[in-house]
Amino acid sequence: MAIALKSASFFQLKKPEINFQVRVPSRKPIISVRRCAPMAAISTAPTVGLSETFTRLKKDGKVAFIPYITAGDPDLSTTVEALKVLDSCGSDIIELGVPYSDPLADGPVIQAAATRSLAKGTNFDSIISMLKDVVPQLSSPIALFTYYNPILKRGTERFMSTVRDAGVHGLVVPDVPWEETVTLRTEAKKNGIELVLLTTPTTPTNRMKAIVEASEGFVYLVSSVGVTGARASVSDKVQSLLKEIKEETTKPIAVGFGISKAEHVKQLAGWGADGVIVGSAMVKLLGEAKSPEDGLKELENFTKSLKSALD
Ligand SMILES: O=P(O)(O)OC[C@@H](O)[C@@H](O)c1c[nH]c2ccccc12
Repeated sequence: MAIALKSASFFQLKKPEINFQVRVPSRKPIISVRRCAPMAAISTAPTVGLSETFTRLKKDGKVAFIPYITAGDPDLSTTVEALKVLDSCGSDIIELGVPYSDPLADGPVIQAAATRSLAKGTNFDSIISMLKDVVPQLSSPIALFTYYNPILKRGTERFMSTVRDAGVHGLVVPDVPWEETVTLRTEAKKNGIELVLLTTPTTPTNRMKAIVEASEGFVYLVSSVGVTGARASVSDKVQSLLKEIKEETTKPIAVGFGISKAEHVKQLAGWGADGVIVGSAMVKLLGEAKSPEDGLKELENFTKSLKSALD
């Protein structure tokens, strides 16, 4: 069975590994790239959270565009610029991944991104300090994406208060065992963090109902079996899964895994998805470009093309 499905049905955890170096990555100045829209000065209106974002979009009959990138790939100063590009090019929520040494649910693209980022010395503390700088300049809320071990390593309470203080609104933890989501949810709620839970094509109906009931911000529907990675097409099964979940909840449902083309995005919007999540295709552009500037330019163009497919 695919890891992603195991993680969504909460497979056993490995022991936390101490694998973060302390080195602060060099902050090479990035030439600011031309962005989709003039960057507003530091936004005065407070950024709203995940569920409020979906409520606003729903009022306008819009579908949320949710990109994922790995923090620190190719380096943290490029991540700052990438967040600004994604934000100004119309992202509604941004998923930011904490690189981890054992990304069980990730395919080769995101695994390679995590390896590059960790090799550059990215760690949780440097990501948090980066977020404290950049979040006030963004209008889209950040959903931090992490495996469970970094949370265990820090202690749930300390982890949650740290991400709250960094201005993070949401949290996605794909491999948290179902039995431990209660503690995570309690601490998340205490800190005003929306804990997003995942359901998959093979999650048993009763478990899906419990996940949907407990998920905050939105429900993450994993579109297909297997690990993350761009696919040629989106499985038709997603249409019936969306229908089935919508019979259980009015919470927004965002679909991820494999989405990498404008037609995927259009198809999901047509099937009633409230949001689309695009990760590997974004990560590939950034991490495999000839230079950070080239990667940011490609990210901008790709984001604009997918976003326009939702308009
Ligand atoms: O990379 P894809 O196929 O576009 O899927 C989104 C995914 O990257 C992002 O949501 C994510 C990154 N790592 C994960 C691990 C499990 C579930 C989801 C994820």
